[in-house]
Amino acid sequence: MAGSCGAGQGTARRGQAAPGVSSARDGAEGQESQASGLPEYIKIVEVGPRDGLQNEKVMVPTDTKIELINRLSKTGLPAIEVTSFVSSKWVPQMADHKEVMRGIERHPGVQYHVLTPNLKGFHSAIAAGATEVSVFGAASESFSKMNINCSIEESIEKFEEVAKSARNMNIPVRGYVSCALGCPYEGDITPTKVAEVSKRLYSMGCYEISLGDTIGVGTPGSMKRMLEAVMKEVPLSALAVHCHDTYGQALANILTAIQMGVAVVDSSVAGLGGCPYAKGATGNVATEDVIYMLNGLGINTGVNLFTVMEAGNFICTALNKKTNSKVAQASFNTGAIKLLT
Ligand SMILES: CC(C)(COP(=O)([O-])OP(=O)([O-])OC[C@H]1O[C@@H](n2cnc3c(N)ncnc32)[C@H](O)[C@@H]1OP(=O)([O-])[O-])[C@@H](O)C(=O)NCCC(=O)NCCSC(=O)C[C@@](C)(O)CC(=O)[O-]
Repeated sequence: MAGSCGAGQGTARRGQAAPGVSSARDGAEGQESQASGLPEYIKIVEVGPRDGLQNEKVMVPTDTKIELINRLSKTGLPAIEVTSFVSSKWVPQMADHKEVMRGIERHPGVQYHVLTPNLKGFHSAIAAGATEVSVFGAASESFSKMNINCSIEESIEKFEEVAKSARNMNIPVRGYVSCALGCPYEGDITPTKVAEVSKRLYSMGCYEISLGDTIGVGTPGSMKRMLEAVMKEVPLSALAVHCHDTYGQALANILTAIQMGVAVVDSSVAGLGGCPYAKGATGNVATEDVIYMLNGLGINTGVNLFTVMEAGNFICTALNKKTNSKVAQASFNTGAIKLLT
């Protein structure tokens, strides 16, 4: 249920047996978290099939998207964002949302998320078989207007309609707050504004609030200040971070967030990504790099790094592009991949 599946959901899998965790030298399986005070389990929300692909200029064949999701489903990832039910005039790459949703194999224990900006998107998503949705707001008026063609206040009204319908259908709703560390149109965004929008999403029943550094300008300092403000309004257990790596700060920002107790991290296989309405923003932090860092910290994710790298290799080959994952680059280039298997 939107409201009741609540704050604990992000931590519900904490401590579970890790399906397919690699026997990597840094593997986290069976280890205590090495750095005291850090969460023992981090839930990774894989956003590659949606955030990673939405900005691709060339249409990615639907079968390729489905194959990517099916591969990711076998890695131990607990949540995969598969597509968005938005206007195909605004984001043509996601126009095949129904086919993707209907074509994927659902694996037990994996949550499949989709973006829905309004009731129209919500109803289409449910008709196509979605069992969990995400609304996506912003802490910047200009970005809200550019991204979903309405003010923050108007967006909240639309999200409330989605949350109400979702509640009646026992569909969990996740909420995004974009521009949490800066806006491509307005520059600095105050932590207070991020906290205010986060609180409204949480109050309407979003079980988790994902704080997006949409253009990757944040630093550990701004992440800390923003989280301190948001944590006054939303329980820590209901917070996630969603970092883009434009300025190379994503891993440092994620480490800061988990040191503060955040236990849910969004990332994208091969570091694919970018928002069509945030010019210049590069990809999300790579899932492979996040897992490598968390393995090194002795934190359990339940995800097999090697199989994520294989999925990354699959999609990069299909898109004819180089992976943005430093771990994948190093492993494939140097043959060090053997150390990870
Ligand atoms: C929200 C709208 C639809 C408003 O767009 P609008 O033009 O204001 O909508 P409208 O209500 O005036 O309707 C206009 C037309 O759109 C249709 N329409 C209306 N709603 C839908 C829908 N849900 N699905 C499909 N079609 C829809 C509607 O039926 C109508 O069709 P027409 O009569 O002209 O044929 C539009 O602005 C839009 O689709 N925006 C999507 C933008 C987007 O997907 N951005 C990327 C995701 S956000 C992101 O990447 C950030 C994030 C989440 O990753 C976190 C981070 O990094 O910060």
